[in-house]
Amino acid sequence: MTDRILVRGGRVIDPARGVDGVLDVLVESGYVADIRSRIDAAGARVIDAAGCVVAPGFVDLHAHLREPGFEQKGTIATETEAALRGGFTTICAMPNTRPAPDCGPVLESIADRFRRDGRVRILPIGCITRGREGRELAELAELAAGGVIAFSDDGSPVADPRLMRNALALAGALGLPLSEHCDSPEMHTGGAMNEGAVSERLGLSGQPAAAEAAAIARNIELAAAAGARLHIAHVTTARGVELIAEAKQRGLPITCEVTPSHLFLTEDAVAGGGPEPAYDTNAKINPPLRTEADRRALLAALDDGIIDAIATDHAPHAIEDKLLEFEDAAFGISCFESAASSLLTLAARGELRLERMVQALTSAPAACFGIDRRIPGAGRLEPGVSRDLVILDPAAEVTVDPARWASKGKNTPLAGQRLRGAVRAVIFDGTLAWEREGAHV
Ligand SMILES: NC(=O)N[C@@H](CC(=O)O)C(=O)O
Ligand SMILES: [Zn+2]
Ligand SMILES: [Zn+2]
Repeated sequence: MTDRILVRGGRVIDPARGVDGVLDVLVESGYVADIRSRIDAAGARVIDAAGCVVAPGFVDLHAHLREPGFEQKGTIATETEAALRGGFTTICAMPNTRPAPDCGPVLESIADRFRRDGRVRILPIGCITRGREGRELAELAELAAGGVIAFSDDGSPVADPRLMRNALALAGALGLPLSEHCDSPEMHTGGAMNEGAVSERLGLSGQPAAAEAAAIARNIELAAAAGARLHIAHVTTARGVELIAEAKQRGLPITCEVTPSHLFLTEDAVAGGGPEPAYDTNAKINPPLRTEADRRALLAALDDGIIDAIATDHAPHAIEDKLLEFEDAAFGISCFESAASSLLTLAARGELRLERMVQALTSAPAACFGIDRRIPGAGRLEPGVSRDLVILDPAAEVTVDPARWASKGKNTPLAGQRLRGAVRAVIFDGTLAWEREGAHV
C-alpha cells in the first residue's frame, strides 16, 4: 500500500528544473505525481508545509556505513536509518569496510546486504587499489560491471603517482569518476589536527594545509594527463579551492565536495568553547577542521559553484574509539542527523543561500557522479519519475542530542548545541518514511 500525500503550501525548491515558489506537491502511487500552485486531492493525507521548504531527497556522495567489518561503529540498517532522518534518500557508500569491495564477488555480497538492510538507496563505491593498500589496482572493470558508481580508497590517499595515473586512466576508460582523499601524509608531523596556532597551543601534532594542496595539485595534473574525471573528496583549505578553481577554468572535468562539518566548524572546536583546552576528540576528523579563513573560503567557493556539492563524510565511531588521548583517537564525525540543521543554521546567519544549499545537496551531487542516470528522478522533483522529497523547517529551534540518534556513532562536537532549522519530514519511495518529533535533532 502506498501513501497519497498532499504537501501543501511549502516553498518548493527544485534547482534541477529551476523551480522556486510556493506550490502544492501531490505524492501518489509511489511517485511525486503533481506540482502546482493549488492541488485538490480529496482523501489525501495533508501536510501543511507553510513556512517550510520542500526539496528533492538529498543525495550524499560520501558516507561510511561500516558494515561489513566494523559493526560496533555502525551497521547498514542503523546508518541508513540515520541517513533517512537526515533527509538523505540516495547515498554513496565508501569502501573502507572489511572486506573492502575490491573485486566483483565482495562487491556482490555487500550489494546484497545493501538491498536487504538499506532504509534508503545505496550506491556502492569500489576500491581503487586491492585491499585499499595502495600497491596494485583493484579489479576496476569487474567493479564497474558490478555497478559501482565511482572508485575511491577514501581514508587512504593513493600515494604512488604512477598507480594513481593508471587508476585515473582506467576509471576514465570505464566512464566512472574517481573520488580521491587528497592528502600528503609524509608532510604531517603526526597529523592529529590542523597545523597552526591552535595545534601549537594545545601541543598537538599537525597536518599542514600544504599537504592537502600539494595532493590536489598532483591529482589535477594526473587527471588532466589521463583525460579522466576526478572528484576531490572533502576539500578543506583555501589553497585547495584556488587550485580547483584554476583547473575548472582550464575546462578540466574536475568536481569537488565539502562537508557540513568543515563549513560549520573550525579548528577551535578541538579546543572546546571554554577557557581550558578541551581536546574534544569528537572534533577530530580527517582532513582536519581548519581556520576561520579556510571556512570562509569554502563558503565563498560553494556560493560561486567552484565547490559543486555538499557531502556528509558521515563517519560513525564507537565510544571507545573516541575515549582516548587526542593523538590516539579515531578520525571522523557522525553527522547524518545533524547535517541539515548545521547547514540551515548557516543559512539563518546569512552565510549560505538556501537555494544553493538545496542545489548542493540534490542536483549538483547527482550530476557529479551521474546518479540521475542510475536512479531516475534522483536529486530532482520530476512528476511521475521522482520518488523522494524532504520537508525542511528553517525556523525550528533544535538541540543536538546524539543519544537519540539512529546512528550508532554518537561522535559529534555539536552535542548540546542549539541550531536553527531542521528536517521536518521525509518521503522516501513515495511513502511518508519519517517525521521529526520534539525540539531536538
Ligand atoms: N573523515 C574521517 O575522519 N574518517 C573517515 C575516513 C575519511 O573520510 O577519510 C572514516 O572512515 O572514519
Ligand atoms: Zn577521506
Ligand atoms: Zn570519508
